Amino acid sequence: CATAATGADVALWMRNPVPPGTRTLPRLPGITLPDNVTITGDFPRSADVVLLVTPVQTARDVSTRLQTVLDPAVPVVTCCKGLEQATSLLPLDVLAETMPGRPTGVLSGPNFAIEVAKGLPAAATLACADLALAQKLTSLLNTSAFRVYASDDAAGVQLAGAAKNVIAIGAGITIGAGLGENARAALITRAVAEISRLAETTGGRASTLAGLAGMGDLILTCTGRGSRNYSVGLELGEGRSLEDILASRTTVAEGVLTAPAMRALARKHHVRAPIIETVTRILGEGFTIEEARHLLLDRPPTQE
Ligand SMILES: NC(=O)C1=CN([C@@H]2O[C@H](COP(=O)(O)OP(=O)(O)OC[C@H]3O[C@@H](n4cnc5c(N)ncnc54)[C@H](O)[C@@H]3O)[C@@H](O)[C@H]2O)C=CC1
Ligand SMILES: O=C(CO)COP(=O)(O)O
Repeated sequence: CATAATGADVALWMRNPVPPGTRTLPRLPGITLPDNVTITGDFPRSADVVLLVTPVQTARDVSTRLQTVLDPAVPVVTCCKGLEQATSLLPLDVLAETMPGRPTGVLSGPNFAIEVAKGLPAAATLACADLALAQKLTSLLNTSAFRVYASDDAAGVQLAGAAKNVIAIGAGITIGAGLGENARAALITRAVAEISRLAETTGGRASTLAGLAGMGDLILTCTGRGSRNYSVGLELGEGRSLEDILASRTTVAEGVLTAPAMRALARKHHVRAPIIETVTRILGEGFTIEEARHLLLDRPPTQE
């Protein structure tokens, strides 16, 4: 909807067929698609830009199939916020394998889809390794309701977008378990330090964590009840099992599969990542909240 607000014709590819004349989508209640949006089951052959908005674990499959039909000069911008589970790769590193040589970028920021679709004010960062390309794509997507900033730190923006989902689960656990808002604020702030270390070690910049894709999205996702990752954490903190929580949902909470992939990335680069480590253990290794509390708080004091 934000792209349609630029006035451009938008083809919305969907993998499942919808009845002819469909103008609403279950995931965007109350929104009627603008007239310049066409729903299609066919991948585009050409476009000014293609936005890839699927769960990150499907990015390899979808981009591989898209590559076979899409003009090689068309830029592809990923909106995925996560790491590929099997490889710990960032989305653009997946695309480098599936769409070699193609211009690519990432769009990320504090953007609940429903608010963007309503035309409420929002901002995001569009990053490409090539700043000139980021600036060109920014001008294609910018509107008076959706302000897009250009960046050349594609690695930092992707890492921030992926990590905030893991941290949001931790923030939800903190509140769900009754550990308090001081604890959540401390967790978010120390997460910035943790993600900054990881960004610097993996080709990004720590300063990106102060921006929309970093602090901006952490604030939204770690406090907004509209976040799927935060709400998974809330329910975990309240004592529900992960299996039960996921069984009752149809939407993706990227942090669940990204947490172990991000821990693997941190370990590979010898980066201290106690919060990501703790969330991963709670999600997949039967770690209790009490054990998590000790792991995080009983470490020797360090310098900020
Ligand atoms: N919803 C939001 O507010 C925002 C989501 N994102 C990111 O965008 C990505 C997609 O998220 P959502 O659209 O919210 O997720 P979603 O849970 O609403 O589902 C995304 C869509 O992908 C489709 N899908 C699932 N498996 C697929 C496959 N194998 N092949 C093709 N399509 C498949 C689903 O049918 C669904 O239509 C995630 O990485 C998310 O973190 C980023 C910003 C905001
Ligand atoms: O990325 C988002 C907001 O910027 C959406 O967050 P959730 O995936 O946790 O709902």
